[in-house]
Amino acid sequence: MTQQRQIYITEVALRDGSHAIAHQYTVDQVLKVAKELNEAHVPYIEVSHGDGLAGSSLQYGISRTNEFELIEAAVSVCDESKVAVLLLPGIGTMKELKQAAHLGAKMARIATHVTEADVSAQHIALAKDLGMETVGFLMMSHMASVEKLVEQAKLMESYGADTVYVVDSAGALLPHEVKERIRALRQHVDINIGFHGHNNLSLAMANTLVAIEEGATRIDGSVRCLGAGAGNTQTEVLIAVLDRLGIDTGVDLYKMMDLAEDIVAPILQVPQEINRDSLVLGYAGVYSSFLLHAQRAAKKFDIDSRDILIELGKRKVVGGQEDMIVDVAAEIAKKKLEAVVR
Ligand SMILES: CC[C@H](O)CC(=O)C(=O)O
Ligand SMILES: [Mn+2]
Repeated sequence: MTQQRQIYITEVALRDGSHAIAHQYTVDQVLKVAKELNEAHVPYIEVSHGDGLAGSSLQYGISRTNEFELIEAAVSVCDESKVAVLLLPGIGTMKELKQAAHLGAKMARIATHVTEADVSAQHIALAKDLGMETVGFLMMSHMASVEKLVEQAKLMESYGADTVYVVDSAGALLPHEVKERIRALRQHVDINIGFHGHNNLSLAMANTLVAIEEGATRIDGSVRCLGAGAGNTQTEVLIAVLDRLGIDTGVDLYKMMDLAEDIVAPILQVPQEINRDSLVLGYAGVYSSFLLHAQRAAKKFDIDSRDILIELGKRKVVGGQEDMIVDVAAEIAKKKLEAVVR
């Protein structure tokens, strides 16, 4: 049984981190990481394609390993931690959610764009029917007003979600914006509130602490920052900081440090850091999962990836519109060529 804690951490490296490694997780890597997370008493471990169940596709990136094998592997080494899955309605379907539950996933996180909570009703209801703990995950939360966010969170609550998350997908939110969002949710919904940050502006930790101060009790982190863009709030650092603040997460700090250094660091081809591209994600308010797609397109068209990201931000392109990345790159390359010919 999971012990009572003040803050419940969901470790997302095995899902959000999938973006950073182009969805190349192996069963062996997942077994090793999940086993250590379980031994460190992390309450929830999310495992899926980066774009959620059934994300493996040309549009989002083909997984090296079938995600159900990865989920099964994680479940097989967890006698304490619960395995969570992410599902974006329209990418994942009822069928995949049932299969994940059948394999032992105990939490379903149903993710929608921040203004589209209404598409989550059926999936939240199914997850509840399957006996799963259910989270409504409002992505790109910086793109909606506080009032809109509250309205959408209330919808998820009405569908039966146990928790609703403010998701800073672009790592674009500033601390005062996190504060007003979490505060408003606390005033208007009666379910748990969570926060999922990205570190593109180096604010993931500050934003997470503000969220906790305002009453969020469900927090996401990625060990060694293994998440999309510059990664998420770094789990092992968060555990240490919360411990210093006297806030109980129930997670073993030394085990998390060892996992980060001995097992997760070698998975990374390059260390996770804030570089010019991830910085632009936060600056321009672009989906962190667009990073590798934009870098590939920049290479293909021989242009600056920052120009692509800035343009995507201006156009307010959101998840599911990954094909726009190549369109935008082609347009920029065409303009560049025209300028040379003129
Ligand atoms: C594409 C799904 C996305 O990676 C979910 C998430 O973690 C986020 O929006 O930050
Ligand atoms: Mn994320």
